Amino acid sequence: SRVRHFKWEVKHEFKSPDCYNKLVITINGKSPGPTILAQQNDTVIVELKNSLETENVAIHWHGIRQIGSPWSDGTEGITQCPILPGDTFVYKFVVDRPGTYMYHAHYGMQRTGGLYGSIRVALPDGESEPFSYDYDRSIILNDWYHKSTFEQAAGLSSIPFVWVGEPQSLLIQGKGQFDCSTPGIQASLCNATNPECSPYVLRVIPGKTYRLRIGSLTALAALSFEIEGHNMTVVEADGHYVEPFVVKNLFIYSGETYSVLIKADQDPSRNYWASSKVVSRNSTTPNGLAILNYYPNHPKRSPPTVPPTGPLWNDVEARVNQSVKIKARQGYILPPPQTSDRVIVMLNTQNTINGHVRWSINNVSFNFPHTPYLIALKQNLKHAFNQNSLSDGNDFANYDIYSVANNTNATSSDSIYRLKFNSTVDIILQNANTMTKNNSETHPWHLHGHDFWVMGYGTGKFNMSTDPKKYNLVNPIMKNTVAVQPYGWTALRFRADNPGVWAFHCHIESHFYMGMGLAFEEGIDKVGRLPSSIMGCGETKSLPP
Ligand SMILES: O=C1O[C@H]([C@@H](O)CO)C(O)=C1O
Repeated sequence: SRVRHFKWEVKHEFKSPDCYNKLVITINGKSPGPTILAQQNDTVIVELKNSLETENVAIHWHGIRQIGSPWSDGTEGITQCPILPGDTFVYKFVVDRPGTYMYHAHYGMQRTGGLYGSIRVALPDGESEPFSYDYDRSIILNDWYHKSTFEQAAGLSSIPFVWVGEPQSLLIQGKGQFDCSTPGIQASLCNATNPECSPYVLRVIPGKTYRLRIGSLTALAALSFEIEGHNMTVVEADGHYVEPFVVKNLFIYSGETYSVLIKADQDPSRNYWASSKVVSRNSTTPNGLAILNYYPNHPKRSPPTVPPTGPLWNDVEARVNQSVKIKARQGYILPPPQTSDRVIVMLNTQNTINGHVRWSINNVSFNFPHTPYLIALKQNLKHAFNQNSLSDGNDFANYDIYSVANNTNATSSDSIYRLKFNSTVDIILQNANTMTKNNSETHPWHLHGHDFWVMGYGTGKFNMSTDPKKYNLVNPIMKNTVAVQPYGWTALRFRADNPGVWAFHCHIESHFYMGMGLAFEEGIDKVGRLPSSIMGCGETKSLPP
């Protein structure tokens, strides 16, 4: 194994990813930032200089478990103090498993500003994947807003509440095409011929097979991705091999990654559209477009066809069908523990708390602490956060998930869950109606520091006595992000075997900002000496040097 050393500078720059000029957060001048290429068991070192002038930053390595390095998880408020403007912070971690991962900002709503990129971990030399392909490519799907992250965040925490709304465009590997002739758009800020917003081109050689690694880091949208005339064989999800299955369009939620195999076996005399479309919300955002370019056709030549329109936005069944097809690949199955030690039901609701619109779990909306939990717990700073434990949600059975509830007893708190080290924990994500009548939304939940087994999905209210009997105990896929569908439930299981403090949250940027998340502590006594570089905020300022 090797050490992969990166030097990054994070900055604000004016860019036009979708033809509309706005401030973008770049790494070494780029958004998406540089791809991290490494091999299993390599050590990645990222020396990050914050040149944002007046703004803090932190970067999360999404899907990397950070075994033995919980202080490198990059979650501001949970594992570290933010990196101040002008400071350089060193992230150091081992990429212990091959697969497709991502990185992105984890401070405020900064991810939405463009600070993100791909991590690709290859097998060690001499080992091979259980499928074959000629070329390997990575793309990240995103949605894009023209308002600054500050305006969005301020609106979400204002009275009256100002919702971020639907994104202005969809990006494929950092490129989208907003319609500059939209009424009210200042001509000097939008240029349809700017090369920064020409569609992303995926060039293929006829007859070859491509492994396309697709990640989603949308702020809001769940997506369907497809390539005109080409089926995709799904072979990997969140770094785990999948029993291969074929799709025409891939549903992908924010925080997920997939590898698909695509064979360039269509008429080679033309190009084809690739497109992303918002599903799960009745969105006004136009589809994102990219070009699958058959060499040697000109990469900018528009395909002669109308781009695919994509599936219906509200076909929940089609999405669940894909989710349940995802099983661990034979020969690579790590079976889950057959029983669990603790079941936590997490009822997801939307509430108002002191006039603010918030999201809550079991009636508690997450408030970020001023002292990161990892430091507070390790250094025994008992006053740094509310020491009461969060609830295991056993009383959810009395809650009507189909009605607009006022949830008058909802509160905000920075309490956490403390898990017994090495115990097996089941989480039941239970969805419910929002504050809008007949509305329940899709939420992609992401767990830091672990992969979990996806035990099952269901519609309606989870039944404690009958539903666990339907769990897949044989070959459930392991993932780090999973969706809970409208009015549905999703059950997952994990081993609390990674010493540290780990965030678990909805990956919709505004939802996490509005309190839809929490933290787990496990094995804090086994965490090694904390680097002083993660300190400097809240009560850590009073620690002896
Ligand atoms: O958090 C959200 O708020 C709005 C809406 O529920 C209230 O305006 C919406 O669609 C969300 O996902």
